Amino acid sequence: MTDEHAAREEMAHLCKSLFDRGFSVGTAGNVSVRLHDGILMSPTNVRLGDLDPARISKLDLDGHHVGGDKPTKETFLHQAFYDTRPDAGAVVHLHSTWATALSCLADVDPQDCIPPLTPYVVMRVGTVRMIPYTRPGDPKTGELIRALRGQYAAVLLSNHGPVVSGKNLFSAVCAAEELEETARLLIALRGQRVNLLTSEQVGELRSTFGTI
Ligand SMILES: O=C(O)[C@@H](O)C(=O)COP(=O)(O)O
Ligand SMILES: [Zn+2]
Repeated sequence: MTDEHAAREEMAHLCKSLFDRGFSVGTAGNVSVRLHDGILMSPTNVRLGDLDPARISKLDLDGHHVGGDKPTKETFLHQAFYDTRPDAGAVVHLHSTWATALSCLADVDPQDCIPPLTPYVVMRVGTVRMIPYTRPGDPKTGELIRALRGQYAAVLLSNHGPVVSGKNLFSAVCAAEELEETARLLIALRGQRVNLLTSEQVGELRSTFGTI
């Protein structure tokens, strides 16, 4: 488990990096990190570029707010990932442009909304499920993620944006960036005949690099 002081510093640093590179604008998005005695979450209505390490919200193991500013309204969504994916050490939710565009398209396969276009998205993100639309902050979002029983490291919230988990914050951030770039490729390639990786090629990647 991550040391809390270091986790707060890293969270502020990586969230600023996401913000500075346009992966989050305004106060969109929220990020969390699992500790041995609870979860750190970005406060609600704060720009990811402006996180103060000392004011990052802390929830205890029962989900009670025990420190820092009022947490994101999406606490349920983050907790659902931690409860169903024991190896998850961090969760990143963004409104990054291309993944959010994909979440608004009518003809995306909800069972596999980021098909295997390149090896890296298979290795870093895995299969991505689309979650039906819910109001931001609705506890129902957590129930929908729990219903997936931890099978997916990443989901797209319909008409809203991506949520990506990782074994630590750095890998969750990298996976969120990879998902965004793949969504961009998918939209750039719409209307073109595309060669996806075959199931044999995906299987080779999974057996060589492991599943997400
Ligand atoms: O879309 C929303 O409203 C939230 O999912 C979000 O991205 C920002 O909400 P807070 O984390 O409560 O600021
Ligand atoms: Zn959101």
